[in-house]
Amino acid sequence: MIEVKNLSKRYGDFVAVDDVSFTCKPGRVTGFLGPNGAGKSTTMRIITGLTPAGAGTATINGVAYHDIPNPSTHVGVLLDASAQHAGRTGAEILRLSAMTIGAPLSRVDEALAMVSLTQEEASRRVRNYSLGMRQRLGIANALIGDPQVLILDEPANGLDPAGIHWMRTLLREYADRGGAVLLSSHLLHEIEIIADDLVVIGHGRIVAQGTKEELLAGTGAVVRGADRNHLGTALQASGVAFHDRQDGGFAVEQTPEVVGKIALDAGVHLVELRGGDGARLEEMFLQLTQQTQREQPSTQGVQ
Ligand SMILES: Nc1ncnc2c1ncn2[C@@H]1O[C@H](COP(=O)(O)OP(=O)(O)OP(=O)(O)O)[C@@H](O)[C@H]1O
Repeated sequence: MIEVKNLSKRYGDFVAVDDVSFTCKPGRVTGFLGPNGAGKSTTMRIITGLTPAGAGTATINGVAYHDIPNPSTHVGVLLDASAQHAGRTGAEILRLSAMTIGAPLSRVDEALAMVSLTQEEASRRVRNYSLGMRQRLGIANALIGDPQVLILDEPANGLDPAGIHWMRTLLREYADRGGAVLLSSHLLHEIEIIADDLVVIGHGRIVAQGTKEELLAGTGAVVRGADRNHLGTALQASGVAFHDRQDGGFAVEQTPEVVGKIALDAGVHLVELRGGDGARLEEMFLQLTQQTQREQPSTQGVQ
């Protein structure tokens, strides 16, 4: 389990991480989400002992990273998939890691199999790897010490949709075996697919955290009736706040239970009733992203 408590970090006058607290639990994949420059990498670097904290603490199973003996057997870390010796083969990199941490060399083939890199690919030099292959090698390297905790900075970067699906399966199985995973991303949809819990950061501060369901559901329900007008009249009569959706349904500021009861009482035939679609999280995330955007796309020269 990773525990971050009241973590802060300044660079001169600039506050990169501002009183950040969260936990990343065993059996769960925690997505650390925020736009570019939000403070994700800095937080991860503090957790892994690469950057000293200005204030606060970060521990892994109750111990600060630099106090963990042979840390790679407890925590697997991938912060930059390109930070590998380009002239070495993938297999060489994994063998060196295994030897350094005292893991059996049999772990090399196991780790390669876990990330679906073939022996032929592992025998190529890293300079000839695609970004997706580097990410897989980086994850294999993180897994080689058979750690209970994984910390991955933007691991889905460079992966195609099939690669993202593969990573989701890998991390899901890892968490189901009791592992704790912290992974960062600046893409809401990417992390939505993979994570169980979400920690959202903007300008160095946590702006939302909770389970994915809690955050994506927001409040409200989406409902569609066989007869649109009949449903609209029933909602109006009940006094709940709602608005039209483009698909012919309604977004209602009430729980699906309450909306279902309104429809039942009015004898409305429903064809769809579900929790809200996370529009609030998306809106909040877009706002954060816009605030941190340095350049707006220019339309100059476009006819
Ligand atoms: N060594 C440093 N010196 C000065 N400023 C720094 C340093 N490291 C990070 N920062 C600043 O701290 C802020 C947070 O950076 P960080 O890399 O943690 O963001 P991030 O959320 O990981 O972004 P990205 O998604 O782009 O990787 C940025 O404004 C960055 O410029």
